[in-house]
Amino acid sequence: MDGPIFVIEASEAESMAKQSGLTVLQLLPTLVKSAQALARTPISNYQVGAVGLGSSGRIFLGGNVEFPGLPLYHSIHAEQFLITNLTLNAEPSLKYVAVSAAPCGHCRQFFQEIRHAPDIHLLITSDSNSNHNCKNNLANGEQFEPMSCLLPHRFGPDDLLGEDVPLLLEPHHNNLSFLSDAKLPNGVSAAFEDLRNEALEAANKSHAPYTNCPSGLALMDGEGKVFSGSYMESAAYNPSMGPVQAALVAYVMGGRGGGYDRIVAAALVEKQGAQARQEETARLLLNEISPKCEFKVFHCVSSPSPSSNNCN
Ligand SMILES: O=c1ccn([C@H]2C[C@H](O)[C@@H](CO)O2)c(=O)[nH]1
Ligand SMILES: [Zn+2]
Repeated sequence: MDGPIFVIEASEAESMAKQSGLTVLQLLPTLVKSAQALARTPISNYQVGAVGLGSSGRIFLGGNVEFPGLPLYHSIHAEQFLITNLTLNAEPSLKYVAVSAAPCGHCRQFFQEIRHAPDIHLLITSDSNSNHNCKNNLANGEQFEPMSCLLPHRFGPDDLLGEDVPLLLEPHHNNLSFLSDAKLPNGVSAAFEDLRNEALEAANKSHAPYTNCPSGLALMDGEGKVFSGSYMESAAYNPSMGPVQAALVAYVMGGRGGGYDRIVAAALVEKQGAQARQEETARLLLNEISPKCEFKVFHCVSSPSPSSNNCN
């Protein structure tokens, strides 16, 4: 296989564990260094690696990503990278996480968007000497602790949403379409047709239950390869993950280590006049990392349906 590995199939995880005389759970902390090696940290040179085990048995890896020349809030934390990796691969749930350093407050909060987040178990590999009260001694000897210990008395989706609203990792169908379904606006090249459709698809999977302003972004590299990502909101608003960041996770995972200057075009789809609008912050980030990238914004509307809400 070429390029770094971000997803390990369940059968592969089983055989890797067997070969090392470990359980799949014990394998997770042994992969943290590989996850750290995926980080792109030109500012801090501090590499964080996060490794997650989903209910499918697949293992997912993520590292932190930093963007010089921009405000720090554009950064992607390793844990957010990991969660984005899960969403891009349609993993239904996250059970265990091994991470190189203690997850920051924002990451603990971002994990809350996953149903049953308090039951996700974490192991901090730099933490072997610490003595937490609520570590569970698992049968296999590894020590994972539940998220409810890392973030007691949480603020989360339950505070704002009904139980029937889909959470992160659950299927989302936002019912968005373009205003005039047919043609691209005048002056927009045909290459953007595919790109805006990919961005619409990503917007339809976006997790934006707090503003009802979903969005999606698709990037294209010089070879015509497309990478898309969906905006993901947090109940606490600030640790939300922008659509460019999500698409950049897809690019880092599929782009074989390529620089961002290989990104030649980007399409953002969001609602016109949205209360949570991505256009300007997306432009800022793209302009800095790939100044020649052609960036276009396409507006969409919620198709009228009894359940659709209006944020226009
Ligand atoms: O929970 C955390 C805390 C920090 N970092 C990253 C962000 C930044 O790139 C670097 C220094 O804070 O470590 C993470 O990935 N996860
Ligand atoms: Zn963090």
